[in-house]
Amino acid sequence: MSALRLLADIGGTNARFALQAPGGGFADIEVLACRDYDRIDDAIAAYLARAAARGLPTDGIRHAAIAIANPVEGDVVSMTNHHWRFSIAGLRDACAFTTLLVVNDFAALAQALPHLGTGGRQRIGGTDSAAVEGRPIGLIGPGTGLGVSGVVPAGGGRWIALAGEGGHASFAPVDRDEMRLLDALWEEHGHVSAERLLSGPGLEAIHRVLAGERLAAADITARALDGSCAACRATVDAFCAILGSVAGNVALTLGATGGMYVGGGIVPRLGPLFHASAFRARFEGKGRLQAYLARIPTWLVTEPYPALRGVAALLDAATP
Ligand SMILES: Nc1ncnc2c1ncn2[C@@H]1O[C@H](COP(=O)(O)OP(=O)(O)OP(=O)(O)O)[C@@H](O)[C@H]1O
Repeated sequence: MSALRLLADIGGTNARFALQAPGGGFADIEVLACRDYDRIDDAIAAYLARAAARGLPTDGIRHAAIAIANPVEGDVVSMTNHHWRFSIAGLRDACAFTTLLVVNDFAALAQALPHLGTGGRQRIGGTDSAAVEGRPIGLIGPGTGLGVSGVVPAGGGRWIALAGEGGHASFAPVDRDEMRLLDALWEEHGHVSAERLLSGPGLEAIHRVLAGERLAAADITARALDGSCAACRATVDAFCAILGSVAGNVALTLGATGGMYVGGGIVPRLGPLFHASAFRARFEGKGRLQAYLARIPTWLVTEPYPALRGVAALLDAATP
């Protein structure tokens, strides 16, 4: 029987795995590409086999927790941005776990936020001291999709994470260029959610509309960063500005005076372009509520595996 616990954070592109001794640090973090596996069971088995080959005692793991990028309601989990679909009870039995916790990835990430020290985040605007203790904290994160969540205080130092699907709320343009974006995406999708712009595919869609060119998200960012493509820079600037507006909407909706975090895999890859962007100005740019938002600090999550920390905390609470 292994004392280790299996933790996973599964997005539409990457599946991050770790093993953890109860109350201890993470061992053997590994990132697998979801597309390399037909089923989630296969990815888990591959990770555990590799960990065992590295000498970790993976036989008889009893407790596991998975954060995953889709709504988790009931027993059947069907990923929005990838084809994996599974029954939680079926997976638990197939892997012979006693406990298998499956939660929304952004709810798991949100759970980690109140515990992120200054080493796990970088401030983008406002002041740290303006964050009001014991008030809701918001979260937005573009990756394969757009995660939106937050935590609300539950008393006694406990926090309740929100498992919403705010990335699918409708996109609202704020100027004529963004009207053009909306117009073009309407043609493609009918309903245009914020995620249609604030995600890897969203970055590519913005570039397609603004520059009339099909380019992969990573190439757009690389060319914007090295200064070789003005249109790529304009795409990244538009992306960051829209992210600021949508983050401001989330902060207003939650009353997130405890602060607002930006997570997900894309923004850390934008480096100095994000810091130089209109993100913060657009976060605050809400007319009569400008002064309210100006007081709310915005932070970029820099801790490398925050959702694993959150899911470990949830597993602590769920297991004896
Ligand atoms: N350098 C880059 N610049 C911008 N976008 C990038 C870059 N590299 C990868 N991406 C995009 O980032 C997305 C993957 O994001 P992330 O690393 O957060 O994965 P994920 O956790 O699987 O996503 P999610 O949890 O949202 O489903 C892909 O859409 C990819 O196109």
